[in-house]
Amino acid sequence: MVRKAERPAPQTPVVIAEWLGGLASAALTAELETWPKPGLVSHIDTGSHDDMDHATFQRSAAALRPYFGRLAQAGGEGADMDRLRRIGREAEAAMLDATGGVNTHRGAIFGVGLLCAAAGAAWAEWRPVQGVRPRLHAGTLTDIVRQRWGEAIVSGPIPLHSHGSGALRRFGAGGARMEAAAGFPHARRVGLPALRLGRALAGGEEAARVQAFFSLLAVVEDTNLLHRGGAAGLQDAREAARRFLADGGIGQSDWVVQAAAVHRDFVRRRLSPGGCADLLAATVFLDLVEGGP
Ligand SMILES: CC(C)(COP(=O)(O)OP(=O)(O)OC[C@H]1O[C@@H](n2cnc3c(N)ncnc32)[C@H](O)[C@@H]1O)[C@@H](O)C(=O)NCCC(=O)NCCS
Ligand SMILES: Nc1ncnc2c1ncn2[C@@H]1O[C@H](COP(=O)(O)OP(=O)(O)OP(=O)(O)O)[C@@H](O)[C@H]1O
Repeated sequence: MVRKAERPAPQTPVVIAEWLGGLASAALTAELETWPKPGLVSHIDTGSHDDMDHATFQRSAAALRPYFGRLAQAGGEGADMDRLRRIGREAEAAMLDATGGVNTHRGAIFGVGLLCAAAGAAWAEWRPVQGVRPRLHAGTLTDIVRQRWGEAIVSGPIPLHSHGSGALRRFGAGGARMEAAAGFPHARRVGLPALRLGRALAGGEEAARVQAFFSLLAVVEDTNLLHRGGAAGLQDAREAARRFLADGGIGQSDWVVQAAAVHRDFVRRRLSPGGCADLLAATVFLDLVEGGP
């Protein structure tokens, strides 16, 4: 078997962009195929949602792949935030086309899309040494997003009527924009270490993603939770995640039972931490880019 790190270097910007687009789409699929993820859609059930299921998300992830590739290529060409936004909006239109008008991946297009652009930018600056591609590091990508596009993200247009802008007005929550502008601190410093701890604790990839998901849920100010459950919904969700982690997370012999109980409670209350889902996808993308399994 050929290990990822030993694969021959993809050389042209188009091949690199296609490779990164594939990783981004795979990260969305890995996020989807993680259960229990409280309140969210997965291959097992539709959580707190009536208008989308596993197939809707699969169609969306497949349709987005070329747009992630285009974002990577644009990043490699030194694109500014206006150019990335235009591609991001085209991607949103393709998502709505693929899902019959359902918003499956709006936040993920934004977060994972910016990380793709950063990966393209990092790659464009590095030259292969003796035909071997250099490794991309998570911290390099998150720093590029913050340094190159952070200011434009903060000062850029804010939709008047989105759930996120409502959460900003009512609760002062920065949501997806602040997470990106700050260089994805939660994906990098919470999600990624938790994913790797999860691998050490249980070994299985899906279980490791559950550990990463609950670790994100315990700390992220998720504007989807604020939108559906208000401040109490956000606080209760964080507390449930903290209890699961304090009890040992996926290190517990009955962790699936415990995590499924939290999932059922979220579904009963119609809570849905979509921002944490997006940050799990961003975490998986960073891990894949670094050459994880
Ligand atoms: C910034 C975006 C996400 C819109 O944000 P807004 O909060 O106003 O809208 P909305 O509520 O519809 O979506 C927010 C989504 O972010 C995710 N989210 C919520 N909280 C968080 C958080 N703390 N951290 C990360 N993501 C979060 C959720 O999935 C949520 O659905 C984005 O859709 C946008 O502006 N797109 C325009 C195109 C663009 O700029 N693209 C950039 C290049 S890809
Ligand atoms: N696996 C997932 N399951 C459910 N939502 C996800 C998942 N992954 C990401 N999300 C995010 O959650 C968002 C959906 O959240 P939410 O249901 O609050 O928004 P909505 O459907 O636009 O509005 P409403 O709350 O009125 O139904 C999606 O846009 C997506 O970004």
